[in-house]
Amino acid sequence: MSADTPVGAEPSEDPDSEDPDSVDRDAATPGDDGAADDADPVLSAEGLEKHFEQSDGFLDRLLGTGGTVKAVDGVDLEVREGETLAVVGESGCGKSTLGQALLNLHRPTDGTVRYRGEEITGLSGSAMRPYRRHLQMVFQDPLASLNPRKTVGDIVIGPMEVHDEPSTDPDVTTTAEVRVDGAVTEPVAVSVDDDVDRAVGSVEGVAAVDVEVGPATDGEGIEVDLGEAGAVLAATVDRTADGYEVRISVDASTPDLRRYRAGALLERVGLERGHLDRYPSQFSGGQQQRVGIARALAVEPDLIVADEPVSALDVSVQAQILNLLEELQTELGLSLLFISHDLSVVRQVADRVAVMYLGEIVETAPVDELFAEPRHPYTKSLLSAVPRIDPGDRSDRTVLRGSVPSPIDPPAGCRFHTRCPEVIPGAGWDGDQESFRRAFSFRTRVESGELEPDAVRDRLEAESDASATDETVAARLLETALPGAVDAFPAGVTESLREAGRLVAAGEDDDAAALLRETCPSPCVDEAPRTVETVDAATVACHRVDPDAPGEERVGD
Ligand SMILES: Nc1ncnc2c1ncn2[C@@H]1O[C@H](COP(=O)(O)OP(=O)(O)OP(=O)(O)O)[C@@H](O)[C@H]1O
Repeated sequence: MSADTPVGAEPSEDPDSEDPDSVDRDAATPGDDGAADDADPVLSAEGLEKHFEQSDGFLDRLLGTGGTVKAVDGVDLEVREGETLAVVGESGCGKSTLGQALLNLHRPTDGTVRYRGEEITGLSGSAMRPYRRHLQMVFQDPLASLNPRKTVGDIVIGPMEVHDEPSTDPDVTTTAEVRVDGAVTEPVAVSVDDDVDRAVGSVEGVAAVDVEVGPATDGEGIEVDLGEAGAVLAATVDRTADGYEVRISVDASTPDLRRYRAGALLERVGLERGHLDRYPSQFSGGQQQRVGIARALAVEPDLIVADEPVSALDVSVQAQILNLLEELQTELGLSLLFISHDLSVVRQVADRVAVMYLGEIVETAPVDELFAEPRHPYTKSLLSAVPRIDPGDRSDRTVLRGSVPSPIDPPAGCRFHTRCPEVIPGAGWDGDQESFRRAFSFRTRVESGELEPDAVRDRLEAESDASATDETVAARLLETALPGAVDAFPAGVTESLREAGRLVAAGEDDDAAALLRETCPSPCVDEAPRTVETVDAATVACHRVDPDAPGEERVGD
């Protein structure tokens, strides 16, 4: 995490704190061991898990709040060079936890995370520091993520101090565009004075490489105008046999150099140098988010995890921030992991999309592919809820029933089976898919214990002023909890559904659930789907897409 620890939006664990469980490898420069490879993704995860242990005291047991929250549960993912990978899913499905576990802001419970091929899983403060400068985060709530007691200048300079930016590697050289009498020369080599241990790599960001060289005056060399950067930098230019050599040195203290650079960053994100001395509360939401972005950029990262960066902003401001992120990405070659629940935004910014449900990735695909042909039923449901230009165009809208189940006790098999419109009928079902889905939906309601026979009984008795029998309670339960008419099923199924209703009315929920499991079995409950590759290196975890999965029906059947 950057030096300017976000207030309010910070993760619940401090990864920089001493922790006996964390891996405290020697601090190293990324790539030092030669393990990194250009072909490696910038960031990747394999089998990544982040589980939170909830307290299991008396009160938790009473309230049913104890247990292990499987927020991220076996995620494989890679973010490639220069791409925007969006992670989408409903609230609570684990997107933020995934983003933070990838950056070791939450220490993963299991699995591996790699930065350019080098394993960084669970690295603690000092060992993580060389990597953290490459991996930055922009948070959802800009104000909460900025320390209200610090000026914007301090907020942006903080990460530079922690990571000793600008770099002090004296060997770095670069080129600058030099103008002589208004004419641009070939790019010339730029180096630093031997006695100044500031690298020009840093100067590149500061001096904006627009080094203006005035005309040569006899015996006095060439003058260099560094523009505003002249306050902290000095330059000399020598003619050499090959052209010019520009030497830039820092003639002010490092804090000034950092302050100059922070000002340049503010300008880059659309603010003003003069804003350096203001406090976060003096900015609008969009401006605060620009500060958050400048802070992330301060250490020249390779990858930024942007966690819902525009969802707290007005719609008109959202587009400006999205455009800024896009520009910066192109200009700086950044990779972005963009977390969002908003598919309209995702469509605008993403190259690829990973769809997350209850701690797992259920589908990944290039953005156009995903929108044109979603394969996972969950993705289809999410997409069908995206607002259309033509409000009448609602023919394929799928409304998902219920909310995301608890990550403490996720459903067995495919986690989406309790809400899936395409849940697969097990062997022996002789109705059609739609009737199976209706019966299965009744099964999941009974299994979850959400039916309330006592409340139904009370209501019936209040309505008729007479005592209700199990039979009438069962009939009302079926009427309200089973979509469609109970007698529209094959005869045997109708009888089982009625019997299950009677059992629930009599308080025998377990027997009812067992009967329904027998009546409407599904491979989606029995087995977790494999993740299979489809076209265009897309992946889907759904029995319907897996040619080797059990069950009766497949996509395309
Ligand atoms: N520190 C924590 N301790 C316990 N449970 C947590 C903690 N952080 C997150 N969770 C739980 O983990 C699950 C995933 O949460 P997370 O915030 O990652 O989801 P999300 O998809 O980002 O949701 P949202 O879009 O609402 O932020 C949720 O059930 C959440 O309550």
